[in-house]
Amino acid sequence: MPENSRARRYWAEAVEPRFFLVRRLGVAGAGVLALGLLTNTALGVLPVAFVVAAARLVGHVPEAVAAGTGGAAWDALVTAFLVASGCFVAQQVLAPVQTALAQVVKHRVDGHFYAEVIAVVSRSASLRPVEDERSREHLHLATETLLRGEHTPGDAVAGTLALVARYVRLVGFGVVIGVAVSWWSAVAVCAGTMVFRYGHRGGLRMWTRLWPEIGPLRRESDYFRDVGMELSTAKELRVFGLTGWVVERYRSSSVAALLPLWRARRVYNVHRFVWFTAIGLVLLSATVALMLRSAVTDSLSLTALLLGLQATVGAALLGEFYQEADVATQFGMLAARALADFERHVDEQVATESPGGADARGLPRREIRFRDVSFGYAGSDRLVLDGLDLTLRAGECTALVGLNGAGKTTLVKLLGRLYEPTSGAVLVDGVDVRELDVASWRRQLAVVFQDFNRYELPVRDNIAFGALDADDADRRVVAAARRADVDGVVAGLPGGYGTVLSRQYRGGADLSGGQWQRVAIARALYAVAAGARVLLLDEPTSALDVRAEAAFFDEFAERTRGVTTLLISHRFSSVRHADRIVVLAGGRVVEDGTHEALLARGGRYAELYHLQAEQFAQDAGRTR
Ligand SMILES: Nc1ncnc2c1ncn2[C@@H]1O[C@H](COP(=O)(O)OP(=O)(O)OP(=O)(O)O)[C@@H](O)[C@H]1O
Repeated sequence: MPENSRARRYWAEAVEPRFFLVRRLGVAGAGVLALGLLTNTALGVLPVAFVVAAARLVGHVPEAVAAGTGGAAWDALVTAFLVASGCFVAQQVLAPVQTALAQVVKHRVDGHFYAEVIAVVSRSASLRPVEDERSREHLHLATETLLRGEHTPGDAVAGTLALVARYVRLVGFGVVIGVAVSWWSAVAVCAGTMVFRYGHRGGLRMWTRLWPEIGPLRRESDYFRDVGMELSTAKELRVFGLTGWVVERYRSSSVAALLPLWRARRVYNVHRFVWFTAIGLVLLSATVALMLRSAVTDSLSLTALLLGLQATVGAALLGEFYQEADVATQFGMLAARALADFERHVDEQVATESPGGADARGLPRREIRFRDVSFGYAGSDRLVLDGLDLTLRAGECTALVGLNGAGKTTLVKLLGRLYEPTSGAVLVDGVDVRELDVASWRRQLAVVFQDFNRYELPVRDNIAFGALDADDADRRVVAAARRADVDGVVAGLPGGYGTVLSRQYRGGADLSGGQWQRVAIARALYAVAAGARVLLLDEPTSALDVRAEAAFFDEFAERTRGVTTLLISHRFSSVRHADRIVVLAGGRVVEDGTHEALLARGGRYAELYHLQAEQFAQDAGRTR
């Protein structure tokens, strides 16, 4: 990388990302790439050959007319005509081939780029590297053209290929001028063209410097666009009458994002264009003037002058903006840089993650212990957990209660190694969880998150995702569905376990919130049946009706026998099924014991329990 800061910036903006695109050419496949290079080279050579043939055609006219048909001059005229026509027709034929190949390149490269992004997003064990604001910025920049489907990295790679046609043509015109007129003229014309080109292309590069700067505004406008269009938000927008407001917010945030671009366009495009065009024009005009003078002084033939002038015009036109390449390559480079920045940012943090490596199979045998664990989220000074000490005994069910925001879900995330404690440690049978192989440890976990995933896939997959590599999956899926009491629901679906859980697909079906929650429970129970030893349930029955919840907890002990279970719930009727209850407040355990012991103690648990019980009693009294 160059030392000088301007050069360094140019390198980072225009050279490095171009290498990135060139390296991705291989993704298109050797056959497509070879065909693309051939087509684009031909599309570069043909217009030059056409100019040469056309000039020869004109040059032969006086001689052929004088000699009449059948002579050598006439034959030369006919040959030149045929060559010119052939070049013209070949260009017409090859142009659609170029477009079709560009489409293939685009799809292959975009698919590859998506896979690269997903690979980087999933690279870190912890969520921290991918959820901070810088990551979100980079990720948005790397993927927004892909999501829009235009000027994508794939378009950029296809555009890079298309540049071959343009530059081969420029070199071709240069050679024609060099041979027909002089090599100095050739250099001057090519230089003039490149000055034009630098004026156009460089303006675009500078203009897109603003892109990262206006990133937050564009993210905001994208957000309002999605909120306005998504089915999942449609209900509330209608009921609360928010549609107009969302449209207005979309409009104002889009305009706010565009304003700096419009202003910059004047500076970068108009001013640069005027200056560089002026310089280019001076160079080209001087060269043309010299050609004309040579023709007048008889040192240049008519054919040579014609060739020189046509090639000069052809070259000058190559100083323009390339529709098929420039915008796409610019945005492709922007995406490439963003991906590289994102990758660097993630890797910096991955380097600080403990690599682990110990096999977690069969753990925990004794206990999971949170030893003096403190934790705060990035970007916040507040410690969510503050010196927490808690031991979950293996094979027991521990319930965790606490007010909203007490840190219960955070504790589950630390257990899953989705974050690492700021200080202290999570120990599994005395081994720091960071020393365990993360995949191996996660295979010991089965979880129902509060915001569990709803995969728009068949019921079977939605359940079997609990343990991807488990054998006898079909039988286990049915057994898990039965244990989660969702088998009846599945039986009523048009395609049974093969039904896609989304009405956006043919034959698909939507489930209610509670039915979905039972699918998520089935997924976790499937994982347990496949060997997971720790069951983490974060509000697993919040959407179930009273009867379904009661049924779930009636068999809870049987369902979780031998499994180390952590149950988070605000419902004390559920919590009392646990072997032990822990109350979390202020980032620590403030009470710990059985339901009866905690009630007898008369502390915070008892207070919350009685409050809820009173509420139920009052409600029951009112409805009696
Ligand atoms: N990804 C995150 N980034 C920053 N702060 C977060 C994040 N997730 C949670 N928090 C904050 O951490 C605190 C604890 O959140 P947590 O979800 O663990 O609470 P909880 O006890 O599970 O609450 P609830 O009972 O409402 O589910 C909250 O103040 C929340 O705003």
